[in-house]
Amino acid sequence: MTVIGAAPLPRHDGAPSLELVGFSKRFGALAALDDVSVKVNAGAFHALLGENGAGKSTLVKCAMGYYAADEGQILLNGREVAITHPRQAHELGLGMVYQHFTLVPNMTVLENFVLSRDHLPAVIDWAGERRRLRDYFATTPFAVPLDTPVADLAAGQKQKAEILRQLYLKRNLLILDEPTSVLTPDEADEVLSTLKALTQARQLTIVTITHKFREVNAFCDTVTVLRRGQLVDTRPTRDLDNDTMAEMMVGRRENRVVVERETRAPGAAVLSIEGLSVADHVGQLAVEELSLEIRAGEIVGVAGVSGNGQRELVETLAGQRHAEAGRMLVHGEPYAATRAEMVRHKIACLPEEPLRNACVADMSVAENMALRAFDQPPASPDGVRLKRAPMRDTALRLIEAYRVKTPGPNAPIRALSGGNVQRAVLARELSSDGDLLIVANPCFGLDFAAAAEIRTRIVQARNRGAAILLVSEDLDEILQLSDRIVVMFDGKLALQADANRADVGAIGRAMAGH
Ligand SMILES: Nc1ncnc2c1ncn2[C@@H]1O[C@H](COP(=O)(O)OP(=O)(O)OP(=O)(O)O)[C@@H](O)[C@H]1O
Repeated sequence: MTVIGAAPLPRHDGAPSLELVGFSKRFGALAALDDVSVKVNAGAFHALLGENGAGKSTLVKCAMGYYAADEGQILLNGREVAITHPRQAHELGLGMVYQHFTLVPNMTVLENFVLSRDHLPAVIDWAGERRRLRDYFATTPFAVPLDTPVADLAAGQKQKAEILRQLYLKRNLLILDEPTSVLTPDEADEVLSTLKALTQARQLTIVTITHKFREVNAFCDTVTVLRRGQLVDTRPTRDLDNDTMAEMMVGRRENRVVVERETRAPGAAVLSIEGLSVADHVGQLAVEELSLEIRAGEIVGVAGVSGNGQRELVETLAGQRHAEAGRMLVHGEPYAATRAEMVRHKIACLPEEPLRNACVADMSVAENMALRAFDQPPASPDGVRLKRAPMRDTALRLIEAYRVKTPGPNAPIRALSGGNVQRAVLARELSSDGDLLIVANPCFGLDFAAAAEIRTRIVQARNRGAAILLVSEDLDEILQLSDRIVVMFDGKLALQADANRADVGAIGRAMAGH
């Protein structure tokens, strides 16, 4: 029997340098990486930028041993190392933090930390582990409650716990994949400034994948830009301004799409929500007696920190969850969010995490793009037989129009990068000329050019008279697009305002529950 009571706590050996030399990786015909070399200095806070599908995730997954590169050499502190499995990367001190949380929600922080070690003893001395972790947290820049189930932590605390776990596991080179996408700007700044201090103290080296220029300017000292699988350049941040970074990412093409909202009075109510109450996955009320009306030709933005009932609201409108009380009406008729009703009323929906909630991951891009209309012409002239050729033609048209980067219409949709899955689903949903559009975080994980494009399409849909419910954690997006703004806090509407007269301070306070 092994008891690890006396095991020493992890210790940091200082920030290493990392050099990736000549990395190439193909997926079938697609060169996801083509001879990419990047040098990350010891103690750097190094940003990796690029449009969706540029190869950022592929590069770091090769470095971490999740993917086998076709070619490429890794130097750690100037010495060549072999990393063919994540466990080898971990043993060398490399760790990864993702945009989506990886801690097990129904286990406590303590259980998550201890059980995530690569090597575990047969019997665990939990009391000793708790004591040592508590002492360890006394030395770390932030702490999280040890005995709380991760599911009960706020998003900012969860991300802190993810980072602390990496430090606890003795990782001294962290790769962050869009680490702040689920955090409020204040939470993001808190986490990033702490990490910055650790890099400056030479305890950590950080590579961060991000789409946020603000964070690059505030925290990163070096920037590497990838474009279509190739290295554009690595430069000090102080030598770059936003326009230069943008141009390095997308090349010299016109990339700013101007959003023009036509002045128009909203029409009749398309969606009416009356006294809606919805329970969450553990049966607690996540939406409480919520009433809201959305009229033709208006965008109603639902602002709020995630976890205040937005997800449950969207799931109910999309037919993925039942309401406990209240009712929904579309064009004045009771609406139960069945697929038939969605087709009849021309309702389009982009839920959160589209790969999970709006796609069949193993089906092809073309099949996924046809999911709404596979039993209607032209995909099925008689509603029974499926015709492949029209489905493929539609997919090719949408792939081109929405610039979805995919090896082809027949590739399984799960093989696409996150941003490209988002584009594929948006292409399907926005191309249907719907009367009602329900979108949740439509630009989550998209680069700025793609985000501008999608926002323009949402405004175009509004201009032609669609009613749009826009749920977003990005307050700038809400302010830019909405005609009316509501704030959701704790399942209720905490504030309703006309966008022209919106007081951003009041919105911020309502989001924080004040
Ligand atoms: N497992 C895979 N199988 C096939 N193609 C893949 C796979 N993983 C990535 N690709 C393709 O490789 C290219 C690069 O993808 P990658 O995920 O590295 O991009 P990214 O820069 O991280 O994009 P995003 O910002 O959207 O996350 C994309 O065109 C993607 O479709």
